[in-house]
Amino acid sequence: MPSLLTTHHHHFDLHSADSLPDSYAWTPLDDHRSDGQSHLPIIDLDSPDAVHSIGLACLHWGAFHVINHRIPPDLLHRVLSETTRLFSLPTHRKLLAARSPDGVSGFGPARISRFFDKRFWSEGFTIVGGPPMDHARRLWPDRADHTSFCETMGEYEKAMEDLTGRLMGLALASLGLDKRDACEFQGGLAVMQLNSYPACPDPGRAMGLAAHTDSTLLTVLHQTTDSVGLQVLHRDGRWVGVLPVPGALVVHVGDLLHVISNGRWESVVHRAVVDRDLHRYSVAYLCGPPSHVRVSPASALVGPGREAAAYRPVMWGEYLGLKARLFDGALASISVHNMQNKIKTKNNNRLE
Ligand SMILES: O=C(O)CCC(=O)C(=O)O
Ligand SMILES: [Fe+2]
Repeated sequence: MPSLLTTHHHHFDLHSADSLPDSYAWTPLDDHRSDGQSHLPIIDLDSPDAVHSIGLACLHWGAFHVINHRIPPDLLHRVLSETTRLFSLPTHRKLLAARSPDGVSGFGPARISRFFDKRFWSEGFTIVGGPPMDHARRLWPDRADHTSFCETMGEYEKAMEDLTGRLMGLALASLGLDKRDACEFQGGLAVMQLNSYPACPDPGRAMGLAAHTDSTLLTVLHQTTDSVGLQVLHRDGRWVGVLPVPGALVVHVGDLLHVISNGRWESVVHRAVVDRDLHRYSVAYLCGPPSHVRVSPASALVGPGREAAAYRPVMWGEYLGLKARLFDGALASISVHNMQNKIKTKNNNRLE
């Protein structure tokens, strides 16, 4: 179990390290190697087969690349250059926008790091509910510098809202739902996670971001494409390094889409590894439902004469709370099967 002592990391400057401190050295070492590199399925959003191919990609991989997504190349470029500009600030300046101990937005280690004894070779900056004006002003007192960051992130967020709406429509259609059902999930709180993985003197023993699933419906990942950093766990148990496709975006099935699919699609387990020479950046747009929406297995899939619902309904806020407490046990905690077994055990105990 992780020790609570690791919750409050004091800051160590990854950029100046010439060897790996013990607190960053992960074991077992060879678990790091991926069993190969591969392209994820590439979905052309303009193709008439998009619904069908998204369904197959979700079933077999839980992740895919999208092309013809209509996000302007210039915007994609600016998002990564603003991200680079942010993480290139000196540490003392970044700490002016540090995440507060129980807060979400701001600069700090990945939130899942508290579940692990070893530290991650990465830095993160989380943006919640619109451009982070206050933080940006502290990072860049100069007006032109903070407005260009906020405007770019705001523009990207809008573009992502639109893209994830279209992706949800296609994904739900491939589950046999009406595309209009996707509307219910639109307009949720936007969360963007900017990640920086500096070059690392001992990449074979370091971990950029440990294995996890996203607590989202879908996640759209935009990344620098000169190194392979993202790895996904294939259903056959192999870790696969995802070869970047220039111009494409990576889409992950999150835990909530797993619930909607009644467990048909797994939320993809993924992690990020680091490189000896290349500094990698990624921007994850975490797409969740509006806070009042109860997420449950799709009515087209479950009910009398069809499958039994595998999960109870859950709202995003509640699920995030479960994830924060139980981490990779969160999905199991809303599984109907597990709940029924618990009730049975309770009743049996009572009879004894
Ligand atoms: O940087 C990556 O490749 C993965 C990032 C990620 O998984 C996340 O932010 O949830
Ligand atoms: Fe993730």
